[in-house]
Amino acid sequence: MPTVMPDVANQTQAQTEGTLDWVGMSNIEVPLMVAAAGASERPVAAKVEAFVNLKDPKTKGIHMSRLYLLLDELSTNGELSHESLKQLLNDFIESHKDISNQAFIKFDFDYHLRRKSLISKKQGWKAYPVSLTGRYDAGTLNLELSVDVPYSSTCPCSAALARQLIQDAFSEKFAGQETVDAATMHEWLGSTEGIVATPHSQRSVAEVKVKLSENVTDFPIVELIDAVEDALKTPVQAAVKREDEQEFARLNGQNLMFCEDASRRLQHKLNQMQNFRDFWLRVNHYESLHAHDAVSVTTKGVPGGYKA
Ligand SMILES: Nc1nc2c(ncn2[C@@H]2O[C@H](COP(=O)(O)OP(=O)(O)OP(=O)(O)O)[C@@H](O)[C@H]2O)c(=O)[nH]1
Repeated sequence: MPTVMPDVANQTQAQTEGTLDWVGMSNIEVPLMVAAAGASERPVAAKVEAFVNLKDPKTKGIHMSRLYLLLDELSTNGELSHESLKQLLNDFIESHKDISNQAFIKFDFDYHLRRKSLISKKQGWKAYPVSLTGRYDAGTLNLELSVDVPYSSTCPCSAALARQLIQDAFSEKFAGQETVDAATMHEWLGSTEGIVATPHSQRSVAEVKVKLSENVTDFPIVELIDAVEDALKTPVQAAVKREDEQEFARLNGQNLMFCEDASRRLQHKLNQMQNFRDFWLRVNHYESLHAHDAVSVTTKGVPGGYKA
């Protein structure tokens, strides 16, 4: 005879009664296929958080294995898509009839994209940290996508100060001359004596979170990353030959940015995009002038939506 095992979650009652907003598991390690708009399916190694609420104050606990096994089924026999994420949330609630009516899931993973060089058209991989979050709350489905995009920012103040030093060096070098010979000038401009100062730039990261509009049926991961990089103009590069590096220097020089400038560029871009009904963004400039960072945070400003 098989031994009957005690089932604490079902057979015992809560010592202290109370409803709970979320109960479940965090840091579940799962390989997954991800299906996103405009990209072929690709494998990712995800860390997952899976929750349901506990609406019955007397029930001892939720059934964690049921959430885990539903997620495992998606990992082994399915793919993570807009449709399957919605289904998973439904199944979480179905598997907890009578004790739960809300569900939450969050997938964190690196999403790899092939990126072209600026001029040479070489290609290389870039890994973007992505989070996909789904939540069924009082019958309403909320889907959220967030991505971190690294880029370079060159300080406009430093650029202006460097230009002034270059002008001063010019005045000193050619003092008292009415005209300067073009060839002499060309040579001087190509020397460190001429370009006597350079502005500082820094590795920067834009963290962008969006709420997906109801009409979206595929995850717009690539669209969001492209929009951020297009607005900032100086994304970190993958494969780089000298011609690419020179173009990167030109782009930095033509897109000087304080963190406020970067935030406003993104704000402007995201406000124009129909697929996102709300956004929150945080721009981090990991300063090379300071040991601290320059940061700017903003939202779309939807009533009841994201708060800074
Ligand atoms: N609810 C709950 N379960 C926990 C926790 N920590 C570990 N577990 C374990 O998660 C395991 C799975 O629970 P259930 O899903 O109820 O497992 P089960 O009774 O075999 O599955 P069902 O027959 O589907 O109910 C149990 O062995 C629990 O002890 C916790 O903090 N809360």
